[in-house]
Amino acid sequence: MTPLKKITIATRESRLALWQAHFVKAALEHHHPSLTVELLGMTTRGDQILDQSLSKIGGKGLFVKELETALQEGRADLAVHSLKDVPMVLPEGFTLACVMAREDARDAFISNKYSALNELPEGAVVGTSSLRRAAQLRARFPHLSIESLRGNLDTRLRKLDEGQYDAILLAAAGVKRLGMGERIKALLSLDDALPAAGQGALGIEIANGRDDVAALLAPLHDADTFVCTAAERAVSRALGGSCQTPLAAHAILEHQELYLRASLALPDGSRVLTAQARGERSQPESLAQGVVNQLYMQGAQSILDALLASPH
Ligand SMILES: NCc1[nH]cc(CCC(=O)O)c1CC(=O)O
Repeated sequence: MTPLKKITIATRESRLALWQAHFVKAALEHHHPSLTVELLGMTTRGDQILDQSLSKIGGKGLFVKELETALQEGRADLAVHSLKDVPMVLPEGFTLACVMAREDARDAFISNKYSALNELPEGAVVGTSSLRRAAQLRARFPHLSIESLRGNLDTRLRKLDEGQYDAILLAAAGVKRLGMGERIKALLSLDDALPAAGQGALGIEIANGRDDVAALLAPLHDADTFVCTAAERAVSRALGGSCQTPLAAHAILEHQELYLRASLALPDGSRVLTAQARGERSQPESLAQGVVNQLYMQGAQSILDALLASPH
């Protein structure tokens, strides 16, 4: 295998995606000083369609398909994604070759008027893009009015600043990466908002068989983040998780033991199931299966059936 001299990163063109691609470029150049790394910016269907909720227009795959085509056609060697946006089952021919160390996995509370969720008065309007955040919030803070909020990070913050919302919720990781961490008024506790599977981590996808690229990515891989997100993604996979499923899964390592929590809810917050378990770090999948079994024992199937019956 001749070592590569130049590689190309496929990336979406939102400010966050470009930041993440440049971050990977810098890490690759740091570990491989003689390597040339180029970026190939692409617009995906998910970036183009902004007036409909993501869950309606087809979900996570929308943000990655164009990048995968570039990998397949050899126009790029790797694609950088927010792991949260990567489908639980990759299409045939692609592999998640590397998961980088996770940023803060929590959701952030952002407001120009209030400093925490529990300060919001009756009827306050909270914007969020995710069914998961909406469901958990409706269950815990029924007096708030949870409304949909889409667009990239800058658009969402602009909508807040224009006064359309009293507060918005965003993944802390994205806000911090874009250097806007000072806009975060509070981080939501894991009890108020358990994060989505993979939230805060970057995943790097390659085409199968590109062992030359995988070898270059090895020093960027973080084994701890990988086992945690493997457990989270296994929960989501087992429950058929997509962005149409208000599903949260979050794992941490405590003394080299995995601690996994998950929650599945109805979008209106009228039912929220939660489960948790601890287990060996070498067995993220079986730990996830145990948590999924607990959710099924609490009636997960009826929630999944209800979600299928009423597309939102
Ligand atoms: N769904 C969009 C998305 N994908 C990744 C992030 C943030 C960064 C991350 O979680 O790694 C966001 C924005 C958000 O949810 O607020």
